[in-house]
Amino acid sequence: MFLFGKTGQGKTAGVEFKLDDLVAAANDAGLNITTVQYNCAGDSSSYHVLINLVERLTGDNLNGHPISKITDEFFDAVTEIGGTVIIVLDEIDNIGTSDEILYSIPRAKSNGNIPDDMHLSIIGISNNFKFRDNLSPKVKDTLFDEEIHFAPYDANQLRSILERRADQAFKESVLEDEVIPLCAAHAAQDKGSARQALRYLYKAGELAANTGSDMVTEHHVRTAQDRIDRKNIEKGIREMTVQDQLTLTAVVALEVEGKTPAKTTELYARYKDIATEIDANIRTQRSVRDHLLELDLMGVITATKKQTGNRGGPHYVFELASDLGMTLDILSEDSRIGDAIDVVTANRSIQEYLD
Ligand SMILES: Nc1ncnc2c1ncn2[C@@H]1O[C@H](COP(=O)(O)OP(=O)(O)OP(=O)(O)O)[C@@H](O)[C@H]1O
Repeated sequence: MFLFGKTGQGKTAGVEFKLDDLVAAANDAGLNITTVQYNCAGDSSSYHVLINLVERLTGDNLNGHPISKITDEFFDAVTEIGGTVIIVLDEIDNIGTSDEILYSIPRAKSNGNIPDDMHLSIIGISNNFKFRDNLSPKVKDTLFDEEIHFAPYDANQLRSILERRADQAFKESVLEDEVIPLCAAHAAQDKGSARQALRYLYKAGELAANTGSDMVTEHHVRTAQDRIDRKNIEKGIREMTVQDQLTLTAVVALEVEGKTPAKTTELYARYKDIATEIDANIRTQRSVRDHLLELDLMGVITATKKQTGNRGGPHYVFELASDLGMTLDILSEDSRIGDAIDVVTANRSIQEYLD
């Protein structure tokens, strides 16, 4: 099974919750079931994942051995456990195109690597949609029996998540009535991420505590949101390639002029103007479209799929997801992009957009 969805949408939490249920039901039914949850964040290939899984299961570190030996050891360890074994590989996209593990595990029984009377299955979790597209055809064939997409949480769902968490985290009656709805609404408008909503609430509580306030107020939430949003955008933009930044600048330009949501062709035209203006390399429209989809994944812009009439099939329209003033301000910190921003804003002060 494969779970896809943007960050903070409960993929990991959902799998843990459902596996606990499954294990309890299996125990009631007298079935032997074992789950192994592993996060691939630090692994860049199937090889590394397998080494770490073997170490987790047997205590032996086989680093340096050939992959065939490590794979054998892995299947031996799984066979030792017996029954039904479910391996959860979180953030599996880190292995990139080194995806053999996603083929060898589901095929273990038909390839005779594990006994017939046991079951071995895999749950992959990823927030990178491109990863799926780039998997080798034999992996796609083997793995995608079941694919679940996690949609962003809406404000009501986030509110309910926050209320349950706040009951545990805060003393009674220290939250003003508006605090949770505000955190939920703001996170829903942005990425629909539970992690983000929880961060707002946590930060608001921290600000209240640090300033000696008895209550967490709307003001604390707004300050928390501003600080967290700014930090997120700053981090995102700093980590972007110049081409990503230029693509974002094109979105910002059309946003300033009130011309968003905009199609790829419209954004590409503007991108070319901006790249020419600051003497940067000009990429193809297809590459810019990839950058746009990447920016959507980062949550800085929003891509919406539209169905067009008889010609051309579906296409995307894009608009800025992050705060316009804040984005302009941060983009301007880079001197080269800053020059482009001056053109975009026709040299008007960014302060105007910040208000
Ligand atoms: N339905 C929910 N109820 C309670 N808490 C939730 C729920 N969904 C998510 N959370 C909380 O939100 C945070 C993020 O959730 P989780 O790690 O499961 O997201 P994810 O989709 O796996 O994200 P990522 O792709 O970034 O790993 C966690 O603290 C989790 O406990």
